[in-house]
Amino acid sequence: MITIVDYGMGNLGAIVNMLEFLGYDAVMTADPLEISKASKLILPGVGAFDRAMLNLRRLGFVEPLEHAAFERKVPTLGLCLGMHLLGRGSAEGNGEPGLGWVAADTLRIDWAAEHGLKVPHVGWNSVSPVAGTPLFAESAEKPRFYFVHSYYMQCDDRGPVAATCTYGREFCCAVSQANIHGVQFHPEKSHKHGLALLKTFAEWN
Ligand SMILES: NC(=O)CC[C@H](N)C(=O)O
Repeated sequence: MITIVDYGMGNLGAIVNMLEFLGYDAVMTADPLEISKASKLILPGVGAFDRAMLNLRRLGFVEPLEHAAFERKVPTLGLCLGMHLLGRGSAEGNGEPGLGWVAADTLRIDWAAEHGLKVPHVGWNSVSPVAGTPLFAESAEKPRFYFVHSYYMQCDDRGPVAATCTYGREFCCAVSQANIHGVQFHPEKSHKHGLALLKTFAEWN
């Protein structure tokens, strides 16, 4: 069973539909006990960083998430804003701390204009997985995913970086750190490559 954390922000229905299309059981929950007992967790996210973190804290989800992720070492996948929440904090917010699980800060895309590009980065783009990262199934072609974001996760070092994307310049678009993973793009909007990534995650033991 894959447990999708419902803190009021994210494409939860689309994620459940995609997982069920793949033949996996998925449940949305706003129950802290269900979160702490989960066997796999997805932290979705659409919207603003501070609101998301304030919701997680107000709902009492932080401790159950940490119990599942660090005591029970449950495979955990943050999606877009959900990945940002894994870091220390975000320039998008007013200083609300993130979960602090990954040594990274979320910064605004500030280089687009010099490349004649707009922010947010919206649309399909190819992704370059780091060799050996478990998130992406081996594939001859570069996987392509759908992005909608104005901020990106800047890791302190390349250790957690699991994939990069180029939008005027290269940026981190996925992180992997033990059982903790995050992707900047939206698998639930990314058709066959999104299906492949969620299948890889769902198959993890
Ligand atoms: N799709 C989103 O919610 C984007 C996450 C974050 N607000 C960003 O702009 O990067």
